[in-house]
Amino acid sequence: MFKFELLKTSKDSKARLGKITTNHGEIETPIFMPVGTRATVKTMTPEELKDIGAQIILSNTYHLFLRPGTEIIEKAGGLHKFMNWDKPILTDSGGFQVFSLSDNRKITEEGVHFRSHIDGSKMFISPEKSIDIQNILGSDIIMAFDECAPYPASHEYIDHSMRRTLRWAERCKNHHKNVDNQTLFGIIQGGMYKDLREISAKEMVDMDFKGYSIGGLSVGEPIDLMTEILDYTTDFMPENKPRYLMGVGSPDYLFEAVERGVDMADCVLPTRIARNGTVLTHQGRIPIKNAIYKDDFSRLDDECDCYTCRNYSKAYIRHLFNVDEILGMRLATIHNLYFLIDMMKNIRESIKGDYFLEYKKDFYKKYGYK
Ligand SMILES: CNc1nc2cc3c(cc2[nH]1)N=C(N)NC3
Ligand SMILES: [Zn+2]
Repeated sequence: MFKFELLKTSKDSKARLGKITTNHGEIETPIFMPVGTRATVKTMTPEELKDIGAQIILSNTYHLFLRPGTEIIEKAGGLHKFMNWDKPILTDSGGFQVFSLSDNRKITEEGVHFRSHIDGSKMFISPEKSIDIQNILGSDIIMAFDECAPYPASHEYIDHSMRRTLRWAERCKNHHKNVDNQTLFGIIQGGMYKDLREISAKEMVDMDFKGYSIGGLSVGEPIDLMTEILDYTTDFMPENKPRYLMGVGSPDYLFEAVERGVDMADCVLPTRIARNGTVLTHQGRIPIKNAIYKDDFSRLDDECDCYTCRNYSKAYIRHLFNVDEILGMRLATIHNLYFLIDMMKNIRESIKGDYFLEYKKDFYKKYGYK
């Protein structure tokens, strides 16, 4: 089953409160979704994810298709059982990964021929194949197979690519049979061109998907351009369906996205930078490996109540990174994910209490954003 309830829209912005109901549980929106590309949110156990408040996680069709392969996951009884996660899962369709990970790929109307980035073997994914793989994975929300055009790209290239993605979306919708247990989202493309974003959004909305994502933003463009295109695009998206901005992740991008009516976002940022020793705090990012922390016995962030901050000091975590101990990456990951998940909880409360823009202003000031 799948239901989206729009609970409240702010008076002074497009920020809104919602609730998604799936077979594996409810999701309060706006929500940040941790990324678990290869059936694991790196370094975290499912129990630890629940402990920090994760309501839904992502996984990826392209990666799981390559390793361990759909046969193994099918034998396991699906991805939830395989990874021991009983809450909602959203799987990306492989579109982005094929274009960002594999080389000498060939895009045809039928689908994409590419070489595995693991062993170079010849592979092929079509819209139908992507739906079939996601069906075997058994995720609650599945994504249409799309082309992720490069940035920057000409209006002509984006126009051609966006229209093929529309034809692929139609094929995904026609091929998707497991509608009671899996919900298919369309992906709005169009690059940085408002006219193409409008065409993509209107055509996608006509296909009547249960939810829509916006792809192809936060790809290196200036934040002002991202927010301009996003603001323009969300106006063409139905109010009664979830809006998912793909690949967005830093605190400011999340605030800007919520302000423009986005309900869901995902990004590898918090987990990736954690493994590299960059920690998110209310005073901005800190490089915990830096020697200045070697005898600093305070917690990572005075305002954070996560497991890491309740039990360990900056000095200890810096030591762990300094001697390459795996626990360092784990503790930093727990903290960074908790930081963003807790920030989204505070954002939801601020929308409920009609002070979202004030909360954003206070957060930006402390964090050091302009
Ligand atoms: C900037 N990061 C990012 N942008 C994305 C854009 C897309 C995506 C995943 C992303 N991750 N998955 C798709 N299937 N299409 C669009
Ligand atoms: Zn913390």
